[in-house]
Amino acid sequence: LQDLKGQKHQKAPQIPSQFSPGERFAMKEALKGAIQIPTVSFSPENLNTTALAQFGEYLQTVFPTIFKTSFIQHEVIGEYSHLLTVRGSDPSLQPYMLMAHSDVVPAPEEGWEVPPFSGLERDGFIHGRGTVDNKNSLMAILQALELLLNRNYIPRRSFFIALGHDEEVSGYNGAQKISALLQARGVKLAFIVDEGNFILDGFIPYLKKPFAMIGLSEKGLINLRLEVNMSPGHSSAPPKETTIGILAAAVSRLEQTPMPNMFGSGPLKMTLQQLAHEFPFPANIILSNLWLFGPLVSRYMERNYITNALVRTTVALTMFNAGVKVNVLPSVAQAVVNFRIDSAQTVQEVLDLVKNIVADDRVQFHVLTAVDPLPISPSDSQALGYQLLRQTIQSIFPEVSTVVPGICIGNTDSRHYANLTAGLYRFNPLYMTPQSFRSIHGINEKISVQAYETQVKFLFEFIQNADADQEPAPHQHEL
Ligand SMILES: CC/C=C\C/C=C\C/C=C\C/C=C\C/C=C\C/C=C\CCC(=O)O
Ligand SMILES: N[C@@H](Cc1ccccc1)C(=O)O
Ligand SMILES: [Zn+2]
Ligand SMILES: [Zn+2]
Repeated sequence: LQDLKGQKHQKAPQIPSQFSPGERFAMKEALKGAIQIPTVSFSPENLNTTALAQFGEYLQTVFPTIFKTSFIQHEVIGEYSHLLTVRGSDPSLQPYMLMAHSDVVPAPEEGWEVPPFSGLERDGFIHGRGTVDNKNSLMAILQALELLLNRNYIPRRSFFIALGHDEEVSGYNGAQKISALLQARGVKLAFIVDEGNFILDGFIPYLKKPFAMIGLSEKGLINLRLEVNMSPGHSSAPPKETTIGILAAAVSRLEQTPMPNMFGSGPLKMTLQQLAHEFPFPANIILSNLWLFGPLVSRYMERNYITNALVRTTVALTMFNAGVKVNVLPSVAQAVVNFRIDSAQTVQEVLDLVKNIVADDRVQFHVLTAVDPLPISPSDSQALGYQLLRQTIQSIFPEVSTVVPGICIGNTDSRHYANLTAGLYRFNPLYMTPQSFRSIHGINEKISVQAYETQVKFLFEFIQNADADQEPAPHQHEL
């Protein structure tokens, strides 16, 4: 607390987030270069390690100031992940962490307007895998810091930058190792900001204005392998049912039987209540009185596949394998089902439901991955991370009328850091439309040059806001 006494500190960013034409050119070129390195994660065992190594080198060439600044420590963790420790001038302030990941999902060229690893600029957009998930964040964090350092900015509050390299396939070698290292060092964080939610535009028909949604939690996850075994044999005299038929029927039952609608619990209620006043009559009244209209709203949300994902555990059949030859009865059929668990359920509850739906002893289950839903981070007036995000959103995106808490339907590396802080926030300062949403892990992923510059601006201000005196004063913590 002492640091706040007798000293005059800034309340708002001191260095304006304005960049010269040369800086703006360099920042977009740096992003293009990052996209051109195909840092693809195929599976936990199969990453493009050559590209990941090259990516590490690349960062040091495009952000030279960061890597030669005396108060910034750089460590490589798990061979390809990076941890930067930026030592602030005021050790009494609890540090925070900014996160992003360098790996991307595969991108076969079919369907792309522009080759996915070209990083080409067309019509004001930079195209390619990773432009939204998540090299934009990674590059923007470092770019903002580089620009601040070039203006001789010295942070007051220490912070970490954690850049994972295997987020798309678990984060066990990147984020989890960084987390363990920081825990061993006794680090506790005020909050973390990672990828996840966005400024949402056009997702809700009645809402004309975009709103920012900060993810306070994320859904849980199960990757479940289903397997059926039988003796192989000649296809000319088949039994009544084969491994393929039994398994296909089982996964079809899973697909056809929705998990229970859990509307009414968790952050979704907060989202709707805080968004209610943005809606025209009568939706505003309906959303302000969920005690009465909850069932109506919950049924409405089921109708669209994105809002459906906010009200229940989802079931996605993602892999199916069987058969070796046209005339051989397959002895093994395997499928993988990917569940994203609603905040109000647990792994065990979902597995019990699954067994009841499949209801066939010939189907064996093998849990490949299981993660319970994450706790809900605070969003009250004392929640430093949430308030800093809100403040910076309002400054950089004045046209965004509302900032609301919400849930992240995907999983992020931030889940590995729950041991270091209760404040995990998932937010990308970027506009997202239903169409651009489909480009994530899909085709034609792209970011406008202007949106990327804005993301750099956002981080440039955010880092300074984290150093400003807070109003109202947040809780002070022991380091
Ligand atoms: C009324 C309810 C409020 C809003 C409804 C509209 C849509 C909001 C829901 C989801 C869209 C936003 C987030 C994108 C989801 C997934 C990406 C998250 C993590 C990515 C992790 C990764 O793959 O690397
Ligand atoms: N982030 C990716 C990959 C992932 C899945 C599950 C756990 C961790 C990471 C997703 O949500 O699809
Ligand atoms: Zn992803
Ligand atoms: Zn991601």
